[in-house]
Amino acid sequence: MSTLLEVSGVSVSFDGFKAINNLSFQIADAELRAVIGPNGAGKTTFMDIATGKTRPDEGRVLFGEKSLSLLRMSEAKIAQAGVGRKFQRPTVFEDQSVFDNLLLALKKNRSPFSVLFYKKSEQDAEKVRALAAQIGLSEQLERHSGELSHGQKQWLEIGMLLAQEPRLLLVDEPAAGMTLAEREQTTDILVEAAKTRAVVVVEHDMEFVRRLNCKVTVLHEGSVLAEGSLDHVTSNQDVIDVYLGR
Ligand SMILES: Nc1ncnc2c1ncn2[C@@H]1O[C@H](COP(=O)(O)OP(=O)(O)OP(=O)(O)O)[C@@H](O)[C@H]1O
Repeated sequence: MSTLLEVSGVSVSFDGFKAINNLSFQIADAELRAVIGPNGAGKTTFMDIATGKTRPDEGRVLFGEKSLSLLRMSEAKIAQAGVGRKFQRPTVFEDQSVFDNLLLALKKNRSPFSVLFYKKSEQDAEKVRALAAQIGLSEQLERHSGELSHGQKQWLEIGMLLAQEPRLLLVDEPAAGMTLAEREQTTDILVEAAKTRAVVVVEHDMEFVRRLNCKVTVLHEGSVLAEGSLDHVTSNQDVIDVYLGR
């Protein structure tokens, strides 16, 4: 597997406080990675940096085989280059059907003319059905998105992001507020999605992380404290001390 995202020596301070401190780690192509760490460890700030929302004071963030510097790109350009982000709260168009939400999200030419003369093709409808199957919403395609359960809305939003065909998908606490059955289905969706792209999941729920069954990066005070399997990192004394607040 080749490297898709390379973060090296990244630091960022807010009012003199180093939220990210010489952070370095890599994500490979088609990899599922969990990022954990106590409150304030820098998980959200890392995602803000990778998506161009926050600019670090130093370091490099390189993406893809051409090693594009994400630090020189706008948020829109980074999204176009293939970095998608799922925030904690779902933001689907509640008045639109599941089908239309997915259709609107499909990656396509967004010039004013193409939008004006857009006609739904059978090919697009097929893509929407394939996405719906991927997120377990095939039976819900005609429903208004506002009628979906919290878990179903989260899956729909994941489907809308997948419709953009990102190479790297960043997902913030996908299991929050979900039932056990919904969490299990979310695991399946993320594991499947990570077969064809990199998926980075920030999550507090350790049971959920265990089910992802992937490499884990533990952040603490803006740096990597430990990395490896969940069993490996949770038996690390530094990690134990940090989680127990010692
Ligand atoms: N815009 C900002 N201005 C000032 N301080 C900030 C800003 N963004 C983050 N911080 C601080 O940087 C540190 C890292 O925050 P961050 O949100 O990245 O942590 P986190 O690991 O995502 O935490 P949580 O698990 O609680 O979401 C925290 O101490 C936070 O208060």
